[in-house]
Amino acid sequence: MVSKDLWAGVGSALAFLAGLITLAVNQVRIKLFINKITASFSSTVQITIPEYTANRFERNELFIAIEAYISDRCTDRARKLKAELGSDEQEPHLFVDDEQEIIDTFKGATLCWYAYTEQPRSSVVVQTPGDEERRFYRVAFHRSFRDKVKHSYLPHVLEAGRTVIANNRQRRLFTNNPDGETYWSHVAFQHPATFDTLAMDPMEKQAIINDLNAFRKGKHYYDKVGKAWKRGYLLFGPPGTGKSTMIAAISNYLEYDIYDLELTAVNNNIELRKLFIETKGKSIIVIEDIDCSVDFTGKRGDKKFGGESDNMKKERKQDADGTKLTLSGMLNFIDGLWSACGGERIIIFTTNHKDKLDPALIRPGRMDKHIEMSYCRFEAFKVLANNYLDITITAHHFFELFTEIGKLLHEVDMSPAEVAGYLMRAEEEYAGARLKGLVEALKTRKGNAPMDKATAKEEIVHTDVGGSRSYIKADKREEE
Ligand SMILES: Nc1ncnc2c1ncn2[C@@H]1O[C@H](COP(=O)(O)OP(=O)(O)OP(=O)(O)O)[C@@H](O)[C@H]1O
Ligand SMILES: [Mg+2]
Repeated sequence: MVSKDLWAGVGSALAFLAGLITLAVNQVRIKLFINKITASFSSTVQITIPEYTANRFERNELFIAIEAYISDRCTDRARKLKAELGSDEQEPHLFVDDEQEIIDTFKGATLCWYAYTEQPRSSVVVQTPGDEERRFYRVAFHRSFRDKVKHSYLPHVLEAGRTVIANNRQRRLFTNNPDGETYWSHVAFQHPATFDTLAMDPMEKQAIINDLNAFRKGKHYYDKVGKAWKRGYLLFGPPGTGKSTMIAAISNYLEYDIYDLELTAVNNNIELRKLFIETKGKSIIVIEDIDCSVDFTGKRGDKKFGGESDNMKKERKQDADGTKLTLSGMLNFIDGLWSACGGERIIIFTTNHKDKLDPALIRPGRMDKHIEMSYCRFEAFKVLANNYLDITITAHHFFELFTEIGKLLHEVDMSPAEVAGYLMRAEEEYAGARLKGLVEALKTRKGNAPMDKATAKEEIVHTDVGGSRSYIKADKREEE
């Protein structure tokens, strides 16, 4: 009797347990069902952008661009901000802080952004990937904008963010380290030279600017013709004519970093290749005074006539050994397969003696444009006078001096650096005195020959501004 009651008790307990389990399962089902229903009725879509890519080693470029985009566009509207010293280390730079909601609008869509941080799961400091603090951006929007956000808004944020980064970026001047652990070290690049302050023939200058513009926008073109996106310039001319200044002006114009490659610190072709691989896109690789750096000047002999020269044989052996920096290693650097890595690069060689260089080094395709930086003529002088003395040719009281200088500069070779030296002479306080000092120096160089008045009366100085010729009568004021 007792055992019958016992069994009945166990039976009802089991039935009760089964009931509980069924209820729990049903509740989970109901919960899932409710979630499903809510999801299908919810009008909000969220996209989360983690700071690091899935492999946890690289920062997510989209995240970086969003950060720049939001701090550029939305900082004024945010109430929770954080500050850091900017790239110029002068001004504090403001960022939108975590958990601060930011509303953005785009073609009729309203988007709500916020950043948040996930703390590590364990409280112990661990270096294992995945267990450190993790940052995210999240954007929420109405589901009807799903396609617009994916196909237009996010690409727009990416592009705008990249532009902000490029504009805020402190450009850098890299130099290669002899036997250093790192290949390149860098400093902030802050050279004031621009195309406006560069003294040279205006037409030539405009041609260079046009060439740079075409290059910068040329990705599609380079892809289409199957060429690596790079361009080579050879700057040649006597000392002090502005070759290095031109490089600074190009860098400032394009906002590219500069890699100043010191070839004498490169031991062999392998090192050269490694240095090259370490450079980034949107940069200018410069080799100054290429004729002095390494012996690339020896003519290699013509393959067509008489086969390989001794030089070429020797070089081939050194190439095979990888023991030396050779011309062919250099050519490989400029237009070999490696040169295509990264893209958007300008390679600039400078030299005082173009004729001494091996033609192979500077043939079209390698050095696409040869730019001659020459002695200071009148056009260049006008830019220098404006730079250093703030005076233009329209300043009446300097008209005669300008005319005389224009005439002399046609006959005498003086580098812009030297002319600039006279225009900034500290011992002369006034612009007129400095200009007179320049006239004297030019006359001395001409051989102390005083200007023949009769010739001066007839002399006409030609200036070529933007293609329209203007003539200035040397003795205009005398005639009046
Ligand atoms: N064309 C120019 N326009 C403006 N300034 C110039 C120009 N050429 C020279 N200068 C002035 O002269 C200085 C020396 O010029 P720069 O170093 O550019 O000459 P360079 O051609 O590179 O000479 P080098 O062959 O000796 O390297 C510059 O700091 C600049 O102030
Ligand atoms: Mg120089």
